[in-house]
Amino acid sequence: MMKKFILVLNLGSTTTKVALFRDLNCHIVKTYSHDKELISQDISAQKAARYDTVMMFLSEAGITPEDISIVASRGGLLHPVEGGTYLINDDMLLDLTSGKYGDHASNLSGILAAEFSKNHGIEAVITDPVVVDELCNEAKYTGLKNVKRTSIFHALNQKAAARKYADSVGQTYENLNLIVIHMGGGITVGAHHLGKVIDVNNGLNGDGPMSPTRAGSLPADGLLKYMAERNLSKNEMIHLISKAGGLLSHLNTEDVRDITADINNGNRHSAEVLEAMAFQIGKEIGAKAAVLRGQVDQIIFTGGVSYSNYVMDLITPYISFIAPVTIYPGEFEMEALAYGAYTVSNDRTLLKTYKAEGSHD
Ligand SMILES: Nc1ncnc2c1ncn2[C@@H]1O[C@H](COP(=O)(O)OP(=O)(O)O)[C@@H](O)[C@H]1O
Ligand SMILES: CCCC(=O)OP(=O)(O)O
Repeated sequence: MMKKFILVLNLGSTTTKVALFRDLNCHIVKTYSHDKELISQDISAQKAARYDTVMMFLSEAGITPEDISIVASRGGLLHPVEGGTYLINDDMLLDLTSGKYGDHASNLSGILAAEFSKNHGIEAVITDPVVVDELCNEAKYTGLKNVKRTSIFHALNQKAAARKYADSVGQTYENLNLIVIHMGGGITVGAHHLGKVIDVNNGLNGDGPMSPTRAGSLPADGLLKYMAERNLSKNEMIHLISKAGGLLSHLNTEDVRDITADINNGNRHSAEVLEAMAFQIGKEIGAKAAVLRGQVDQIIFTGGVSYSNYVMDLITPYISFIAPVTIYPGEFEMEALAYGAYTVSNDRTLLKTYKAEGSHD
């Protein structure tokens, strides 16, 4: 039994989730939802406010850094890696901070963990970052020779939800074909074939359904015209697609709870936008069923938006013919992160080392 706590940091695009675990038992967990002024800024501009949130959590819990043995953090945009638990080292911190592979709140998770680690001399790790890549070869192709599809998705929670389902039916994850949909600030739909995510929409770069904050797939000509007419830079376009798109673009809020309240008050436009999002999610699930050649054991929904019966009722008619549906609202990321840190604390051989692209042993 570890005497000290595992501090778990999980920064999503709209929330900061912080927890303290003793071994695998959750002692306390809190979710802080941030306002849209904060979350629409670049991650470097969010760093101080989100670090203060973590320190406030610890102070309210009556915990000092001396009570913590390891920091377990959600991993961010790095080069593609296999699943597992990685030490946050200088190579990783540099790639997260430079934004070389993109800018997302999960980068800030690792950056804050590294900051805490440096300030207090405590080891920090990440588990199953958003860049876990198990795509089959065909899924990497686009119709332009030098443009490749990449795997950026809610790897941690999709796999945790898939394993939870497998356990619940007395099966192993590696024996099942599943479609897992994480509906958070971003929405990703993964085709899990015998324990590997062989196809998934990239949750950040304009691929798949629109989501609370993402534009999703866009017609290339419309996109280029929009950019040219407004004289927008590449970075402004990336911001629009990955942080200010989807529900936020249409309805000026990313909060599905507020949107459904508006709908209940008779707002037809809000209803139409949610109906369109559900249509796109259904279509993406159909595409993943084709990737799995129709052999789908279960469709599993997870993430914050799957708390919404309103949204689930809109999606279900598009997909119920494919396979039975299980809904695990919210996420299991905190448990999965604590598990990763706990495992490497007890068996150092399982701790993986991240190396920057082009670096050698
Ligand atoms: N109880 C709820 N009912 C409906 N929507 C919810 C609920 N809780 C969270 N959401 C929505 O889920 C989204 C955030 O999902 P979450 O998985 O918590 O976020 P993140 O991607 O930041 O980790 C937001 O659009 C939020 O409005
Ligand atoms: C970058 C893929 C994961 C993702 O979209 O996370 P959020 O839903 O937290 O933004």
